Amino acid sequence: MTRETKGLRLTNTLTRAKEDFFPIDASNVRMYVCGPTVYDFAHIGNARPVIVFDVLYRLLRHLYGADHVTYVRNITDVDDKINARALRDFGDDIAAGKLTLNEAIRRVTEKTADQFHKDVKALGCLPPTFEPRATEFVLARPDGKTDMVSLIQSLIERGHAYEAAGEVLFDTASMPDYGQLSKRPLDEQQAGARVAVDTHKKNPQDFVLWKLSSPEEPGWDSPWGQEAWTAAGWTGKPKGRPGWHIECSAMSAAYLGEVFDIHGGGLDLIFPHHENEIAQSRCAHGTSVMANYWLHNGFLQVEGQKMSKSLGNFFTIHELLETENFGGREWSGEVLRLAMLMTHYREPIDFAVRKLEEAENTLRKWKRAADLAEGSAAVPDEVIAELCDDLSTYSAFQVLTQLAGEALEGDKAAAASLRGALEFLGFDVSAEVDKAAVDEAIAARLAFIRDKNWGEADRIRDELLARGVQLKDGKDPASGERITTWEVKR
Ligand SMILES: Nc1ncnc2c1ncn2[C@@H]1O[C@H](COP(=O)(O)OP(=O)(O)OP(=O)(O)O)[C@@H](O)[C@H]1O
Ligand SMILES: [Zn+2]
Repeated sequence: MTRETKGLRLTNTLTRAKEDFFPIDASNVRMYVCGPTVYDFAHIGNARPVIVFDVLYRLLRHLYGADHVTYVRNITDVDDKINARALRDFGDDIAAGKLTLNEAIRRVTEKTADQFHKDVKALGCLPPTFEPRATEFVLARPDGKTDMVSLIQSLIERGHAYEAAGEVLFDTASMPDYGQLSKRPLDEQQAGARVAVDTHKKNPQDFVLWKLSSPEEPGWDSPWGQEAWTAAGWTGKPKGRPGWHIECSAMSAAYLGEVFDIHGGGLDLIFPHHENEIAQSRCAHGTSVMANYWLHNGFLQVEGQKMSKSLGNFFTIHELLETENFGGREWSGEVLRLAMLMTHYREPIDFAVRKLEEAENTLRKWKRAADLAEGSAAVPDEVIAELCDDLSTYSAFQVLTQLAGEALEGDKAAAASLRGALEFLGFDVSAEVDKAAVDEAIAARLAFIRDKNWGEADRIRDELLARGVQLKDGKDPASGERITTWEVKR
């Protein structure tokens, strides 16, 4: 086997070291990133892994060729939090027999997934190659792709899982190097097992692969738990649903094979989620690794604390882009993207309005400089070199700032390189519209119209048109007041 490096170095959580990246197969570099649980709008903390791994995806495509990288990011659409949300939002309809719980769940997950797609598009992220949904990988599939029930079956057959009280549990004692990723000593794992020490577990750190559903809960035909089902007084065949971790083991194997290159997610996923994914995948397939490189992004924090749904200290991506809830104004997706990437992905970010303002000013300057280009050049090697050093986005941005300086002094080649770099990094160089400035101009124009100063009003309209912004005048149907909307025309 030839081990060819393209200069990419990544910090690997498995070894806690920065390592040269060698793909298993340079003609198909494979990466899996844990995606959102779709019961609520994504907050800007959730946006961080999406943006960070989008940069890595773009870099891998640059190094190995766009057709030689497979990026899988799943959607978790089976979870008890989703069930709870469906009951909260559609409880009356379910009680009235208008919707089944499963239909209500589908409404919740589809609406949330649609919003997530809109959000990440606004953040300048490329869609992953595959975006599988967990519910489609529970039972054996006609196309033979790996599914959760078959994986659990293999784990039982290989002596790594056992059935108890209607559940199937992973037997952590059956894996001598369980805990290899998080490197938590065993006694700490036990103390950290927040779940009340369930008597049916052989060891407190054993985790659920499959659990019984009640007849009302969402569930699939279950190969396990008949006894517990009948004991609960329910008739017929048992129904069950997967635990959280098994879905990623199934979907990664389905698209990337038993061993693949990169697995990513936020720091909070190291334990227990990724540890347990590794245990399941390695023990089911009999392999010594699941993925060779494990990458974890640091937290986006508010006043020193992780932004999280449970703490309630969060702003959704949607809120930031479409409302004035954060800092009293709307922000563009690419300003958020840049603000996020100004900090190295492994470091914490303390999120504040000031960060967004700084990003906005920088982006404005870069774009003004890039506008001087007569075309677009390839992304400069210096930018790639910085990104190859464990995704040093901040250093890459210093190269962009230097190019911008040169471009503003009349260097056309620098302007073209800058434009190429911005395009590569996912910033939209073609449509620079400062929303706040447009709104201000429209308000000024309406004031001129009220004063019947048609000349000034037309001047503003033409000026905006020259910047690619076309105004449309109309009347508000309710109040009859004059309103102006706008769109970008190029
Ligand atoms: N504050 C944060 N900063 C960076 N990444 C985060 C942050 N919060 C969540 N993530 C990452 O976002 C992804 C999706 O997270 P997930 O759907 O598990 O919900 P969550 O937002 O972490 O839940 P909660 O906020 O209640 O802790 C994961 O990769 C996770 O590591
Ligand atoms: Zn996962």
